Amino acid sequence: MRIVGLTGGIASGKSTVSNLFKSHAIPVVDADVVARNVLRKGTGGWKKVVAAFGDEILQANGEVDRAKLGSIVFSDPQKRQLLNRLLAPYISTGIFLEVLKLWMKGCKVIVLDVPLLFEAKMDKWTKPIIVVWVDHETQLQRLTSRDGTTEEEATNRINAQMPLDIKRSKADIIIDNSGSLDSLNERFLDVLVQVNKPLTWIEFGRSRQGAIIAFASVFAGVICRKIL
Ligand SMILES: CC(C)(COP(=O)(O)OP(=O)(O)OC[C@H]1O[C@@H](n2cnc3c(N)ncnc32)[C@H](O)[C@@H]1O)[C@@H](O)C(=O)NCCC(=O)NCCS
Ligand SMILES: Nc1ncnc2c1ncn2[C@@H]1O[C@H](COP(=O)(O)OP(=O)(O)OP(=O)(O)O)[C@@H](O)[C@H]1O
Repeated sequence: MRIVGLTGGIASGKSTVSNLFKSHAIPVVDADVVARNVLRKGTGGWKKVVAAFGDEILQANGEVDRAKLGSIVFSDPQKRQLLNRLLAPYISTGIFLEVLKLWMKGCKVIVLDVPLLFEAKMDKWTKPIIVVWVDHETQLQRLTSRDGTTEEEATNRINAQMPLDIKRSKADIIIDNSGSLDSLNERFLDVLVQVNKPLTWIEFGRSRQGAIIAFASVFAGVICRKIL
């Protein structure tokens, strides 16, 4: 199985690229969705976070007020690190289970869309690593217009992540998304060719089909030794 890492900065266009992969029948595990699920009311992650941050981060229905928690953690690095530490084990388990489901389905190529791929050191599990890059001005403008936030809030969020230029230097494949959606679509088609290259032997060995063949070979070997 080939596990492609997809990362970038906030609002650099990861979800837009993820949607392109999905539209070409490549399954995507979205870490933001996993992170949302592990913070649902009553889950282990929710209990830990409420114990650490108090009832004041809750809405009347008991769900976490994400905007409120966001405004706390994106303006205070220590509180953000605390939140990351509390949720990291739940998020990585959630991602692992999603990957396992796709492995059991026999998927050969999957994409992990993880905003904090490098920060959380999950890059060692993925190859190739795609970084969606944009210039700072475009990132700020897209973030403020998408989320309706002030420039200060948007800058806090951008600064909460590893600088995008450093992520870019760690990439196997760079998608520069500073231009139009048409140029993104065009660049994506090149990337799709690279992602869909035939699997290496190692990647094939990690796929469900590879595991079945390995198991069948060992089994046949044992039977042959018994017969001969
Ligand atoms: C603080 C929370 C409640 C704010 O929720 P909100 O709905 O406003 O934002 P959302 O979850 O949609 O995230 C939007 C983007 O913010 C960035 N982001 C989220 N969490 C973090 C973080 N801890 N550090 C840096 N950037 C982050 C990512 O680029 C993400 O794509 C939420 O982001 C959260 O629970 N974060 C901690 C979990 C986490 O690390 N998520 C990232 C998945 S790897
Ligand atoms: N090439 C483009 N031209 C114009 N707008 C774009 C382009 N690419 C993405 N956008 C817009 O920019 C915003 C951010 O894109 P997107 O949500 O895909 O980013 P993201 O990296 O997934 O963000 P997050 O880190 O918050 O999950 C969205 O409103 C999206 O529609």
